[in-house]
Amino acid sequence: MNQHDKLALPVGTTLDRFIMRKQEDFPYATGELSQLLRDIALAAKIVNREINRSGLIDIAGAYGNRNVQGEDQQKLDVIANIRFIRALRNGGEVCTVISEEDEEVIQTGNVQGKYIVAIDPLDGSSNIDVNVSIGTIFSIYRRVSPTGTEGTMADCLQTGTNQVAAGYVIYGSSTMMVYTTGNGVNGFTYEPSLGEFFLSHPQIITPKTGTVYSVNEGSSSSFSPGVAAFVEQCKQDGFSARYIGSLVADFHRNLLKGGIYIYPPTSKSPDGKLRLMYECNPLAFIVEQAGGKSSNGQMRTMEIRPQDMHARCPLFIGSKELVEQAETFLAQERQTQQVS
Ligand SMILES: O=P(O)(O)OC[C@H]1O[C@](O)(COP(=O)(O)O)[C@@H](O)[C@@H]1O
Ligand SMILES: [Mg+2]
Ligand SMILES: [Mg+2]
Repeated sequence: MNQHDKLALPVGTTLDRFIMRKQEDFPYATGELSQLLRDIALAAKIVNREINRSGLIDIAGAYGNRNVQGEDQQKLDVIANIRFIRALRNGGEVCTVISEEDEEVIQTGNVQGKYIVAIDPLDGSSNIDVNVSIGTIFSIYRRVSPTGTEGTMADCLQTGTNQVAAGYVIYGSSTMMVYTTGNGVNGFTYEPSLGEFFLSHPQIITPKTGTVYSVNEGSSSSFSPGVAAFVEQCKQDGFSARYIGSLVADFHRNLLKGGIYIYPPTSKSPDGKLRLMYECNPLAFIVEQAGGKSSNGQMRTMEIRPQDMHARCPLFIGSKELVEQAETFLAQERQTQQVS
Protein backbone atom coordinates (compact mmCIF):
# COMPACT_ATOMS: atom_id res chain seq x y z
CA MET A 1 0.00 0.00 0.00
CA ASN A 2 1.72 3.22 -1.09
CA GLN A 3 1.77 6.47 0.87
CA HIS A 4 -1.13 7.89 -1.19
CA ASP A 5 -3.36 4.87 -0.49
CA LYS A 6 -2.58 5.07 3.25
CA LEU A 7 -3.44 8.77 3.56
CA ALA A 8 -6.39 9.23 1.24
CA LEU A 9 -8.97 6.83 2.51
CA PRO A 10 -12.06 7.48 0.38
CA VAL A 11 -15.04 9.32 1.83
CA GLY A 12 -17.59 6.65 2.63
CA THR A 13 -15.07 4.38 4.33
CA THR A 14 -16.69 2.87 7.39
CA LEU A 15 -15.31 3.84 10.79
CA ASP A 16 -14.33 0.22 11.48
CA ARG A 17 -12.37 -0.03 8.24
CA PHE A 18 -10.75 3.38 8.85
CA ILE A 19 -9.66 2.35 12.36
CA MET A 20 -8.17 -0.88 11.00
CA ARG A 21 -6.37 0.92 8.15
CA LYS A 22 -4.96 3.53 10.52
CA GLN A 23 -3.80 0.80 12.89
CA GLU A 24 -1.59 -0.49 10.06
CA ASP A 25 0.29 2.83 10.27
CA PHE A 26 1.61 1.65 13.66
CA PRO A 27 3.55 -1.62 13.15
CA TYR A 28 3.61 -2.18 16.94
CA ALA A 29 -0.10 -1.52 17.38
CA THR A 30 -1.83 -4.35 19.21
CA GLY A 31 -5.38 -3.44 18.28
CA GLU A 32 -6.50 -2.56 21.82
CA LEU A 33 -6.93 1.16 21.11
CA SER A 34 -8.75 0.29 17.88
CA GLN A 35 -11.09 -1.97 19.81
CA LEU A 36 -11.64 0.75 22.42
CA LEU A 37 -12.61 3.28 19.72
CA ARG A 38 -15.04 0.73 18.31
CA ASP A 39 -16.51 0.16 21.80
CA ILE A 40 -17.14 3.90 22.12
CA ALA A 41 -18.74 4.03 18.65
CA LEU A 42 -21.04 1.13 19.58
CA ALA A 43 -22.22 2.86 22.77
CA ALA A 44 -22.73 6.08 20.78
CA LYS A 45 -25.07 4.26 18.39
CA ILE A 46 -27.17 3.00 21.32
CA VAL A 47 -27.27 6.41 23.01
CA ASN A 48 -28.14 8.01 19.66
CA ARG A 49 -31.18 5.73 19.40
CA GLU A 50 -32.30 6.69 22.94
CA ILE A 51 -31.88 10.41 22.19
CA ASN A 52 -33.77 10.21 18.89
CA ARG A 53 -36.81 8.73 20.58
CA SER A 54 -36.50 10.45 23.94
CA GLY A 55 -39.72 12.39 23.32
CA LEU A 56 -41.68 9.18 22.75
CA ILE A 57 -40.60 7.19 25.75
CA ASP A 58 -40.40 8.28 29.37
CA ILE A 59 -36.75 9.31 29.39
CA ALA A 60 -37.26 13.04 29.25
CA GLY A 61 -36.65 15.31 32.24
CA ALA A 62 -34.75 15.17 35.49
CA TYR A 63 -33.62 11.94 37.09
CA GLY A 64 -34.05 13.29 40.62
CA ASN A 65 -30.37 13.11 41.66
CA ARG A 66 -27.58 15.69 41.75
CA ASN A 67 -24.15 14.84 40.39
CA VAL A 68 -20.79 15.75 41.93
CA GLN A 69 -21.00 19.12 40.13
CA GLY A 70 -24.18 19.93 42.03
CA GLU A 71 -26.16 19.75 38.77
CA ASP A 72 -29.55 18.06 38.48
CA GLN A 73 -28.92 14.89 36.52
CA GLN A 74 -31.19 14.42 33.52
CA LYS A 75 -32.46 10.90 32.82
CA LEU A 76 -30.44 10.87 29.60
CA ASP A 77 -27.29 11.86 31.52
CA VAL A 78 -27.74 8.70 33.58
CA ILE A 79 -28.70 6.48 30.62
CA ALA A 80 -25.72 7.66 28.56
CA ASN A 81 -23.42 7.17 31.56
CA ILE A 82 -24.64 3.59 32.04
CA ARG A 83 -24.32 2.77 28.32
CA PHE A 84 -20.77 4.09 27.91
CA ILE A 85 -19.47 2.56 31.13
CA ARG A 86 -21.00 -0.80 30.21
CA ALA A 87 -19.40 -0.70 26.74
CA LEU A 88 -16.00 0.25 28.21
CA ARG A 89 -16.25 -2.47 30.87
CA ASN A 90 -17.39 -5.18 28.42
CA GLY A 91 -14.78 -4.16 25.85
CA GLY A 92 -12.02 -5.18 28.27
CA GLU A 93 -9.43 -2.55 27.20
CA VAL A 94 -10.18 0.03 29.91
CA CYS A 95 -9.17 -0.45 33.56
CA THR A 96 -10.56 2.83 34.95
CA VAL A 97 -13.15 5.42 33.91
CA ILE A 98 -13.57 9.04 35.03
CA SER A 99 -17.11 10.21 34.39
CA GLU A 100 -18.76 13.61 34.86
CA GLU A 101 -21.70 11.76 36.41
CA ASP A 102 -19.68 9.84 39.05
CA GLU A 103 -17.87 11.42 42.00
CA GLU A 104 -15.37 8.59 42.31
CA VAL A 105 -13.39 6.82 39.58
CA ILE A 106 -15.02 3.68 38.20
CA GLN A 107 -12.80 0.61 38.36
CA THR A 108 -14.07 -1.66 35.59
CA GLY A 109 -12.41 -4.83 36.89
CA ASN A 110 -10.34 -5.08 33.71
CA VAL A 111 -7.01 -5.01 35.59
CA GLN A 112 -5.21 -6.06 32.41
CA GLY A 113 -6.74 -3.09 30.60
CA LYS A 114 -4.10 -0.58 29.41
CA TYR A 115 -6.34 2.44 29.08
CA ILE A 116 -8.01 5.13 31.16
CA VAL A 117 -11.06 6.93 29.73
CA ALA A 118 -12.38 10.29 30.93
CA ILE A 119 -15.89 10.92 29.64
CA ASP A 120 -18.70 13.47 29.58
CA PRO A 121 -21.45 11.00 28.67
CA LEU A 122 -23.97 13.69 27.75
CA ASP A 123 -22.84 17.22 27.05
CA GLY A 124 -25.31 20.08 26.79
CA SER A 125 -27.70 18.72 29.40
CA SER A 126 -29.73 21.93 29.42
CA ASN A 127 -30.64 21.22 25.79
CA ILE A 128 -31.64 17.57 26.18
CA ASP A 129 -35.43 17.92 26.21
CA VAL A 130 -35.70 20.76 23.73
CA ASN A 131 -34.36 18.96 20.66
CA VAL A 132 -31.16 21.00 20.41
CA SER A 133 -27.84 19.33 19.51
CA ILE A 134 -26.08 17.60 22.40
CA GLY A 135 -22.99 15.41 22.57
CA THR A 136 -20.59 13.00 24.25
CA ILE A 137 -16.93 13.90 24.85
CA PHE A 138 -14.14 11.37 25.57
CA SER A 139 -10.43 11.41 26.30
CA ILE A 140 -8.14 8.34 26.33
CA TYR A 141 -4.86 7.84 28.21
CA ARG A 142 -2.50 4.88 28.47
CA ARG A 143 -2.08 3.88 32.09
CA VAL A 144 1.29 4.64 33.74
CA SER A 145 0.90 1.99 36.46
CA PRO A 146 1.62 -1.68 35.64
CA THR A 147 -1.24 -3.87 34.41
CA GLY A 148 -2.63 -6.43 36.84
CA THR A 149 -3.84 -3.79 39.27
CA GLU A 150 -6.65 -1.26 39.34
CA GLY A 151 -5.96 2.15 37.80
CA THR A 152 -4.39 4.64 40.21
CA MET A 153 -4.79 8.40 40.76
CA ALA A 154 -1.51 8.87 38.90
CA ASP A 155 -3.14 7.15 35.93
CA CYS A 156 -6.18 9.40 36.19
CA LEU A 157 -4.58 12.79 36.76
CA GLN A 158 -2.32 12.95 33.68
CA THR A 159 -1.87 16.18 31.72
CA GLY A 160 -3.69 16.49 28.40
CA THR A 161 -0.44 16.15 26.46
CA ASN A 162 -0.48 12.44 27.46
CA GLN A 163 -3.75 11.76 25.66
CA VAL A 164 -3.42 8.96 23.06
CA ALA A 165 -6.82 9.71 21.57
CA ALA A 166 -9.78 12.05 22.07
CA GLY A 167 -13.09 12.72 20.41
CA TYR A 168 -16.71 13.63 20.60
CA VAL A 169 -20.04 12.50 19.25
CA ILE A 170 -22.55 15.16 18.25
CA TYR A 171 -26.22 14.15 18.25
CA GLY A 172 -27.60 16.82 15.97
CA SER A 173 -29.38 17.12 12.63
CA SER A 174 -27.07 14.23 11.81
CA THR A 175 -25.02 12.22 14.26
CA MET A 176 -21.26 12.42 13.85
CA MET A 177 -18.19 11.04 15.59
CA VAL A 178 -15.06 13.18 15.34
CA TYR A 179 -11.77 11.97 16.80
CA THR A 180 -7.99 12.12 16.74
CA THR A 181 -5.19 9.72 17.69
CA GLY A 182 -2.58 12.40 17.13
CA ASN A 183 -2.52 12.03 13.34
CA GLY A 184 -5.03 14.62 12.28
CA VAL A 185 -8.77 14.85 12.90
CA ASN A 186 -11.42 12.86 11.01
CA GLY A 187 -15.22 13.04 11.12
CA PHE A 188 -17.69 10.23 10.50
CA THR A 189 -21.41 10.59 9.86
CA TYR A 190 -23.84 7.97 11.14
CA GLU A 191 -26.13 6.23 8.62
CA PRO A 192 -28.90 4.83 10.89
CA SER A 193 -30.43 2.54 8.25
CA LEU A 194 -27.08 0.77 7.92
CA GLY A 195 -26.05 1.23 11.55
CA GLU A 196 -22.61 2.43 10.41
CA PHE A 197 -20.46 5.54 10.76
CA PHE A 198 -18.97 6.58 7.39
CA LEU A 199 -15.97 8.86 6.79
CA SER A 200 -17.51 12.21 5.75
CA HIS A 201 -14.99 14.80 6.96
CA PRO A 202 -11.41 13.56 6.31
CA GLN A 203 -8.47 15.46 7.74
CA ILE A 204 -10.39 18.40 9.25
CA ILE A 205 -8.41 21.66 9.28
CA THR A 206 -9.95 24.58 11.19
CA PRO A 207 -9.70 28.06 9.62
CA LYS A 208 -6.93 30.21 11.10
CA THR A 209 -9.52 32.90 11.90
CA GLY A 210 -13.27 33.44 11.70
CA THR A 211 -16.11 35.87 12.38
CA VAL A 212 -18.06 33.97 15.04
CA TYR A 213 -17.70 34.27 18.82
CA SER A 214 -19.47 31.95 21.28
CA VAL A 215 -19.84 33.05 24.90
CA ASN A 216 -22.77 33.21 27.31
CA GLU A 217 -23.23 36.98 27.42
CA GLY A 218 -25.77 36.46 30.16
CA SER A 219 -22.73 36.38 32.45
CA SER A 220 -21.10 39.46 30.87
CA SER A 221 -21.55 41.56 34.01
CA SER A 222 -18.91 39.38 35.66
CA PHE A 223 -16.51 39.17 32.73
CA SER A 224 -13.00 40.41 33.56
CA PRO A 225 -11.94 43.63 31.77
CA GLY A 226 -9.81 41.62 29.32
CA VAL A 227 -12.64 39.25 28.37
CA ALA A 228 -15.11 42.14 28.10
CA ALA A 229 -12.67 44.06 25.86
CA PHE A 230 -12.16 41.04 23.58
CA VAL A 231 -15.92 40.45 23.22
CA GLU A 232 -16.40 44.16 22.49
CA GLN A 233 -13.66 43.95 19.82
CA CYS A 234 -15.50 41.03 18.19
CA LYS A 235 -18.66 43.14 18.03
CA GLN A 236 -16.79 46.12 16.58
CA ASP A 237 -15.29 43.80 13.97
CA GLY A 238 -18.82 42.78 12.95
CA PHE A 239 -18.58 39.20 14.26
CA SER A 240 -21.74 37.10 14.67
CA ALA A 241 -22.65 35.88 18.16
CA ARG A 242 -23.52 32.16 18.16
CA TYR A 243 -24.14 30.30 21.44
CA ILE A 244 -26.07 27.03 21.45
CA GLY A 245 -25.28 26.24 25.07
CA SER A 246 -23.98 22.77 24.16
CA LEU A 247 -20.18 22.88 24.21
CA VAL A 248 -19.86 20.08 21.62
CA ALA A 249 -22.22 21.82 19.19
CA ASP A 250 -20.63 25.28 19.56
CA PHE A 251 -17.15 23.73 19.27
CA HIS A 252 -18.08 21.64 16.20
CA ARG A 253 -19.48 24.62 14.30
CA ASN A 254 -16.42 26.73 15.02
CA LEU A 255 -14.09 23.82 14.16
CA LEU A 256 -15.56 23.59 10.66
CA LYS A 257 -16.32 27.27 9.99
CA GLY A 258 -13.80 29.16 12.14
CA GLY A 259 -14.55 31.05 15.34
CA ILE A 260 -13.84 31.07 19.06
CA TYR A 261 -15.69 29.55 22.02
CA ILE A 262 -15.06 31.09 25.43
CA TYR A 263 -16.12 29.96 28.89
CA PRO A 264 -14.31 32.49 31.09
CA PRO A 265 -14.16 32.78 34.86
CA THR A 266 -17.42 34.31 36.09
CA SER A 267 -18.70 35.30 39.54
CA LYS A 268 -20.81 32.09 39.53
CA SER A 269 -17.90 29.96 38.26
CA PRO A 270 -14.58 31.60 39.33
CA ASP A 271 -12.61 28.80 37.59
CA GLY A 272 -14.96 28.70 34.62
CA LYS A 273 -17.61 26.00 34.38
CA LEU A 274 -16.06 23.41 32.10
CA ARG A 275 -14.13 20.39 33.36
CA LEU A 276 -10.49 19.94 32.37
CA MET A 277 -10.36 16.12 32.09
CA TYR A 278 -13.46 15.35 30.01
CA GLU A 279 -14.42 18.61 28.31
CA CYS A 280 -11.39 20.94 27.86
CA ASN A 281 -8.51 18.46 27.27
CA PRO A 282 -10.19 16.28 24.63
CA LEU A 283 -11.41 19.28 22.62
CA ALA A 284 -7.99 20.94 23.00
CA PHE A 285 -6.30 17.83 21.51
CA ILE A 286 -8.72 17.90 18.56
CA VAL A 287 -8.46 21.63 17.87
CA GLU A 288 -4.65 21.53 17.99
CA GLN A 289 -4.61 18.55 15.61
CA ALA A 290 -6.84 20.63 13.29
CA GLY A 291 -4.47 23.62 13.43
CA GLY A 292 -6.37 25.62 16.05
CA LYS A 293 -5.53 26.59 19.63
CA SER A 294 -6.81 26.10 23.21
CA SER A 295 -5.83 27.79 26.47
CA ASN A 296 -7.18 29.02 29.79
CA GLY A 297 -6.45 32.52 28.53
CA GLN A 298 -2.81 32.24 29.42
CA MET A 299 -1.61 28.63 29.57
CA ARG A 300 -1.99 25.87 26.95
CA THR A 301 -4.95 23.76 28.13
CA MET A 302 -3.16 20.44 27.62
CA GLU A 303 -0.23 21.51 29.83
CA ILE A 304 -2.45 22.30 32.83
CA ARG A 305 -1.75 19.78 35.60
CA PRO A 306 -5.11 18.43 36.87
CA GLN A 307 -5.44 18.74 40.64
CA ASP A 308 -8.70 16.81 40.72
CA MET A 309 -10.71 14.59 38.33
CA HIS A 310 -13.53 17.11 38.20
CA ALA A 311 -11.34 20.24 38.22
CA ARG A 312 -12.72 23.14 36.18
CA CYS A 313 -10.75 25.59 34.08
CA PRO A 314 -11.47 28.60 31.85
CA LEU A 315 -11.58 27.74 28.14
CA PHE A 316 -10.61 29.82 25.12
CA ILE A 317 -10.70 27.49 22.12
CA GLY A 318 -10.97 27.64 18.35
CA SER A 319 -9.23 29.46 15.47
CA LYS A 320 -5.59 30.13 16.31
CA GLU A 321 -5.57 33.86 15.54
CA LEU A 322 -8.74 34.50 17.57
CA VAL A 323 -7.50 32.64 20.65
CA GLU A 324 -4.20 34.53 20.42
CA GLN A 325 -6.13 37.82 20.14
CA ALA A 326 -8.12 36.98 23.27
CA GLU A 327 -4.90 36.03 25.09
CA THR A 328 -3.42 39.41 24.16
CA PHE A 329 -6.37 41.22 25.78
CA LEU A 330 -5.95 39.10 28.92
CA ALA A 331 -2.19 39.77 29.02
CA GLN A 332 -2.92 43.52 28.86
CA GLU A 333 -5.42 43.10 31.70
CA ARG A 334 -2.77 41.33 33.84
CA GLN A 335 -0.24 44.07 33.09
CA THR A 336 -2.74 46.78 34.07
CA GLN A 337 -3.46 44.94 37.30
CA GLN A 338 0.28 44.67 38.06
CA VAL A 339 0.94 48.43 37.65
CA SER A 340 -2.21 49.52 39.54
O1 LIG B 1 -25.48 27.68 30.62
P1 LIG B 1 -24.05 28.04 30.58
O2 LIG B 1 -23.50 28.55 31.88
O3 LIG B 1 -23.70 28.95 29.44
O4 LIG B 1 -23.25 26.67 30.33
C1 LIG B 1 -23.38 26.00 29.09
C2 LIG B 1 -22.28 24.99 29.04
O5 LIG B 1 -22.46 24.02 30.06
C3 LIG B 1 -22.49 22.71 29.50
O6 LIG B 1 -23.81 22.30 29.34
C4 LIG B 1 -21.75 21.82 30.49
O7 LIG B 1 -21.74 20.51 30.09
P2 LIG B 1 -22.75 19.39 30.67
O8 LIG B 1 -24.06 19.60 30.03
O9 LIG B 1 -22.07 18.14 30.27
O10 LIG B 1 -22.79 19.53 32.17
C5 LIG B 1 -21.81 22.85 28.15
O11 LIG B 1 -22.21 21.92 27.21
C6 LIG B 1 -22.24 24.25 27.72
O12 LIG B 1 -21.37 24.84 26.82
MG1 LIG C 1 -20.35 18.86 29.27
MG1 LIG D 1 -22.45 16.21 30.73
